[in-house]
Amino acid sequence: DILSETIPRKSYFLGLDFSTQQLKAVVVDEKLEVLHEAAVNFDRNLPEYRTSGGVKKNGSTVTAPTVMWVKALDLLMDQLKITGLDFQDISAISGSGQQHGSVYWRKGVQNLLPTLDPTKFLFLQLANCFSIQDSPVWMDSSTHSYCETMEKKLGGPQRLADLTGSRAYERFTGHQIAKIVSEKAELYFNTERISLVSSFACSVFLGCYSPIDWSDASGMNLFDITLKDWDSQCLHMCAPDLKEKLGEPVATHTCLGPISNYFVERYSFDPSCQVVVFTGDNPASLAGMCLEPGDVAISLGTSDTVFLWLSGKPTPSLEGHVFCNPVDPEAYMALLCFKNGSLTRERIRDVFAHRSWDEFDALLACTPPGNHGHIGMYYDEQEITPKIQGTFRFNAFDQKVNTFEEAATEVRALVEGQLLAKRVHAEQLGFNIGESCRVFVTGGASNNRSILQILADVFNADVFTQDTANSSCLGSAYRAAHGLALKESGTFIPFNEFMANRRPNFTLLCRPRVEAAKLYDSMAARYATLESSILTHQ
Ligand SMILES: O=C(CO)[C@@H](O)[C@H](O)CF
Repeated sequence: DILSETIPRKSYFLGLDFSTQQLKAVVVDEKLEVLHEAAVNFDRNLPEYRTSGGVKKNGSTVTAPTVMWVKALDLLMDQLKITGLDFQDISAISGSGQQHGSVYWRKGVQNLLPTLDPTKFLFLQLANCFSIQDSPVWMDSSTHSYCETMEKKLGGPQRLADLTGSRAYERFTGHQIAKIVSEKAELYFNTERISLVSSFACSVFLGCYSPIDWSDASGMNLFDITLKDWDSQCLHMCAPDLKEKLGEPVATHTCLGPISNYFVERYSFDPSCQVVVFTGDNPASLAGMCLEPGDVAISLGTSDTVFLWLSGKPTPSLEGHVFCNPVDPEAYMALLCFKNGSLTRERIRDVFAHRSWDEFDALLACTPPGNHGHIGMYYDEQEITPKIQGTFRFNAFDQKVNTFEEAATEVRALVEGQLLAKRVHAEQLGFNIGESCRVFVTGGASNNRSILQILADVFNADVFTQDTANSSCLGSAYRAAHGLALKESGTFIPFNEFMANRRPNFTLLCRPRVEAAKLYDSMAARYATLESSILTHQ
């Protein structure tokens, strides 16, 4: 009728995030602004699985019940229904999953996925579809021997890092699969398909096995990030016939096809609603923050995480991770985790600033950039980047000292040391601090202006903040919209162009002080030398 012809069809996008502690969803409208949100917390809403923080720990083995994630999806879809959302209005969906985790589909499920009964819950139909009931997740560290084997066979950790973007890490999927083959071989041979958490979730929406995307594949120690394909030597080292169980990897902006009939019948999705391949939570977060070439995103929390957009050829190192970029198939991204974050900042505040942030800030304000040449490294816990533990202090002549005379020197040495480490390791991964560098900061410490001023000085860049609470979910919704636009236009529209007038707002907080920039260039070089001297003398 005339009315339906005049009202433009709504075109919403659904983004999901299967993260460690919860399953989240966000629905955005044509302007990519949030309309609805929903979340299912695994511990609270699914107590029958008795998880803690969404996982089950047994020593160094950490897993999550695969079917719990399926049941969470049943609950989440009901929550979205209650918001009054008309699923008919959703034009495309995409999602993300905690990285490195893996799902093992048992033989025969291939024929069941496309024919799920829309009158029944997903979890009732998928409960016995997994050959391994408990999925290994990223907190697992039980595979050290498999890591050593792969590094040795490949010719050392740097060789593996150059090939797959990371040296061997216990949580990476290849080693988890190798452990299953060696400890539960019969279950491996009853496995028809192996998914990551992201491609598992995508398979449910697609109604058939989803491929693994290049970005999340970069977190497996199995994928050649230059050739964009599985590395047969790494595959062969972990398990027999692994390539056919993983399927062919696809670019992360790929639109895979229409949503499965199960969702059309049960929730009245439009049969033409497209599914854009899901990816890892950190790549999705990079998309949600709309990072661009030259940008750095730093989350200052219990541990500090640095996201980098890497243009050109990356130089993977023995620290951090290089992944294929989720929104630009030619580019890369990097992730650096610094375990000693806010707890160390709080310890120094307690000991040298009488537990007061105001006094902490005042001590920073009365010390100059460069701290008269004093450098400190404070690794209370065994640090990840790099693997060092302990406190190290140096005077202006690079001589080790046991203490600094002034409390103010100690406080500034902590803040400058933590921020110099981030700059040094970012540059080692191939990041260039240039004119266009912008730093986006989130997390608790991003409210502390005096720390942010030093961050701006160390990176010689403007520091911004933006709301990234839902960045993985939002990034998934943005990628759904972008993937659909690519499919409909038939050409590649760069994500940043696509997001130009739609991206979330960000606020300028600090600008670098010109006199500080040169000083930190030389200080970063000193820091790198001192840190590697500690590493070699360990
Ligand atoms: O292991 C990680 C990245 O390498 C974590 O950030 C997980 O992705 C969290 F789910």
